[in-house]
Amino acid sequence: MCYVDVRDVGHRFNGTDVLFEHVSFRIAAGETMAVCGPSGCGKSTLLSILAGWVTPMSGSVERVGVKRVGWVFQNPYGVPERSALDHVAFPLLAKGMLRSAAEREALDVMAMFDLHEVADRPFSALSGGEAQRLMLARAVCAHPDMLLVDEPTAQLDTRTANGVSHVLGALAGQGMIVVVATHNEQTRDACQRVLDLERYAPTA
Ligand SMILES: Nc1ncnc2c1ncn2[C@@H]1O[C@H](COP(=O)(O)OP(=O)(O)OP(=O)(O)O)[C@@H](O)[C@H]1O
Repeated sequence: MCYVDVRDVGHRFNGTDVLFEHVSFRIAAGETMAVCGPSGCGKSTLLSILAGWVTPMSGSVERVGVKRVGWVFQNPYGVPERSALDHVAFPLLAKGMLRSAAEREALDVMAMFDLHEVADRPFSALSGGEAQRLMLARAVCAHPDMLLVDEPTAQLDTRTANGVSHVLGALAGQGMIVVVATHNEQTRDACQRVLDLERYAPTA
């Protein structure tokens, strides 16, 4: 069994006000959750706490069976002259997989995100939306137990955003924990659970 148990978590950074407090939930493998709320309310911070990169000021986070955490940042980054396929195959090559097998698996994952046609294109020639989906494909190729995604649909049109939301749901269906920080209503509606972080802001 793979789950994360968040109990009465609150956080503020040195020099900031308390962002949120008394956040409690449990999310298990197979579930998708959207973390919503206005800019600056602490969505990315909560994702960092789930990953274990930031220790919360109060409360506790228990990760059970979560060995690998995948993270997709808000802004895509890559090596400009390397191909899209190279970026996705990299985590598999780094694990020692043969190039032919790594590229086959990478192409399968790229197809899930509608990226197969840009596989040979250098990173610098991808559109913003393609680069964003490439980051998702690369994270998925590392087979994380928990996938944390910051604004996956910021640069996507409605149809593509719907496609990405659908794939995230399918990944959860394969046994991943998927948590998405988002402003996007459609992405939120595509998740099984919604955490509105604004409700956990301290009352003045
Ligand atoms: N390492 C840090 N040190 C100090 N303050 C930080 C740090 N990281 C984030 N903050 C501050 O904490 C607040 C919450 O930031 P966070 O990125 O979690 O918000 P967010 O809800 O994800 O915002 P957005 O929707 O704009 O991405 C912001 O005011 C930010 O400047």
